[in-house]
Amino acid sequence: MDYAVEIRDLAFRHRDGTVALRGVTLKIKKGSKTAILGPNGAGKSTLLLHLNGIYLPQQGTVKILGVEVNRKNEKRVRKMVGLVSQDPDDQVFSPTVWDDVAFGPANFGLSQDEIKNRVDEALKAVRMEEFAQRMPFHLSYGQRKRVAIAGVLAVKPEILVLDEPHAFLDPASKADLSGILERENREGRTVIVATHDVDFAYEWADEVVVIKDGAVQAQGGPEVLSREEVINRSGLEYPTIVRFFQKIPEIRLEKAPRNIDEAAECIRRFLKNSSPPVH
Ligand SMILES: Nc1ncnc2c1ncn2[C@@H]1O[C@H](COP(=O)(O)OP(=O)(O)OP(=O)(O)O)[C@@H](O)[C@H]1O
Repeated sequence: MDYAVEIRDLAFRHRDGTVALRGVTLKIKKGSKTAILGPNGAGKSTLLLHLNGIYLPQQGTVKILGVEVNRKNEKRVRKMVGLVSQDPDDQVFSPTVWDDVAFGPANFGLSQDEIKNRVDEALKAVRMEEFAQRMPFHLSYGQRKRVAIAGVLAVKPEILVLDEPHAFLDPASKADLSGILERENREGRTVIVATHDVDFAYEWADEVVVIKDGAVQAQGGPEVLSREEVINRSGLEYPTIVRFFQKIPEIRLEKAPRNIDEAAECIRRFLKNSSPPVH
């Protein structure tokens, strides 16, 4: 099995003494769609900042596609892992949107033509092409968030890591983002998303990691989010579809539906089997 990320016994204390991670051991499969969930302050952002070497391990190890994250490998790791921070203002700082998205590709020494292609493509993906010459400072928060996502897409990293990408996006932009993540994954990229959106995680992810108090509470397929002990222990809530079917136990599910189309199909089958025969 090839792993995009291998973390062993990772512990991290912030400068003010706050312990954010305590002995995290975790493997994320190459090519997977992984959702990381957990309550506020669980350690999700601190963990993600270790994946591209913004934080270096104080204890334990982090490996990206077999390469250990340390000072010596920093540049290599940054090229492999594109991180979209929770706050776009950590990332968006150039005089124009276009320059901002071009920053990553230019930094990796691509030709002017290639940079232009990548920037145009990435701005189109997040529907910000009309804003190319605007100052990021004058954009709305959600628009800056889309620019930050474009900046990482333009680098075409092997692993995409997004911290709370849905926050502050309008419904259309959320749908666009789901499409982008799907496409990036289809093109072979590992996609890792930290989110509070259990419905998104349940429907989208093929791997779910639940963390709380700086430690991994559970990892597995999305069905992890329908397990009572995981939900109770981690302070999460069940996905809406799970809650819905919990209320109608008479519908016996062979396979848990992951989205509304599958849910509708379960109900249709149930109605068909339970309706009286027509004479
Ligand atoms: N720069 C920092 N300095 C000090 N403490 C920090 C810093 N960043 C985070 N922390 C603390 O580390 C712990 C983990 O925070 P982190 O931001 O990683 O959690 P999170 O799971 O991403 O939370 P949220 O869902 O609220 O974004 C929290 O107790 C937080 O207060």
